[in-house]
Amino acid sequence: MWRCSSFLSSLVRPLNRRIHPQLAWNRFEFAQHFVTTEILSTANEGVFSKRTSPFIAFVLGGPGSGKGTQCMMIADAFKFTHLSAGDLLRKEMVSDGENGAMIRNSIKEGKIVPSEITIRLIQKAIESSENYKFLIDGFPRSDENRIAFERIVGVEPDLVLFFECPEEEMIKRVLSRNQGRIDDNIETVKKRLQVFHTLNLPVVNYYSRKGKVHKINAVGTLDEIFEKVRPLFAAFRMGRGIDSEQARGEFLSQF
Ligand SMILES: Nc1ncnc2c1ncn2[C@@H]1O[C@H](COP(=O)(O)OP(=O)(O)OP(=O)(O)O)[C@@H](O)[C@H]1O
Ligand SMILES: O=c1ccn([C@@H]2O[C@H](COP(=O)(O)O)[C@@H](O)[C@H]2O)c(=O)[nH]1
Ligand SMILES: [Mg+2]
Repeated sequence: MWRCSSFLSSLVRPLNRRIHPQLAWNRFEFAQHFVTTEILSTANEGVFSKRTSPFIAFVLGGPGSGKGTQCMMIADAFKFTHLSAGDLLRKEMVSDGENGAMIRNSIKEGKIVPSEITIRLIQKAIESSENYKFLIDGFPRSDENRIAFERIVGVEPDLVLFFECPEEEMIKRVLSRNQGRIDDNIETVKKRLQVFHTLNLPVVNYYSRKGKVHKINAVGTLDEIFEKVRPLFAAFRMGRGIDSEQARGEFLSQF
């Protein structure tokens, strides 16, 4: 399991990964970079201040664009651990913790929960996982979220998926989701769409400039969309043994 000595108190420099000068996405040398991530100084130790770091894909898109649905399919096909920031917050909301009421109110209003709360939940989930490949669904929601994640956790995503979907389609899907979510109503959806445009999209633009974003047209059947997603992950798998016992063993042996 992953261990973290002092989480919020430790300010961590982003890991200085050796990134091949090709397009970040087409890094078939993923596994190599995966095992050559440099060690941070002990003084800056944080959860990922290990000799290696996990493979992280951020999965972004507007409300109802299909992030969660596709993440489940990717996780199943490629053995990723799916961490939905929204699901983690909803669990925390009903857990009787001190932030429950605030989280409920933020979700109801379509507002973004303070970064340190969401990051703590994501980090805890990563730490308690034996896996080393994570889909982080619905996070970061703002540049502030992104910067806090990079500072606290100390890693950047290896890849960012962005599900692009017309607004009318997103609204239709959310309103027919029928899972009892307190934000699946037209008032909240309108607010969430506003937040999506003003705060979420700048994150996508930031990672686009870094060549990490893979935009997927999210209109179509689940299988049609998954067929557009599949090659991205298959490429990593075909690379230098992302899924080999050796790569996994080398990774886990660091802990
Ligand atoms: N390609 C699709 N076509 C039609 N319906 C879809 C498609 N993908 C997902 N859905 C449905 O749309 C609804 C929203 O999907 P999902 O929960 O995956 O979206 P999301 O991006 O995770 O949304 P949120 O940000 O609100 O959590 C669900 O009821 C899901 O079954
Ligand atoms: O990083 C995050 C993720 C989510 N939220 C809040 O939760 C709701 C629902 O999120 P979904 O990803 O759509 O399940 C979102 O509108 C925010 O209020 C957050 O604050 N930070
Ligand atoms: Mg979702």
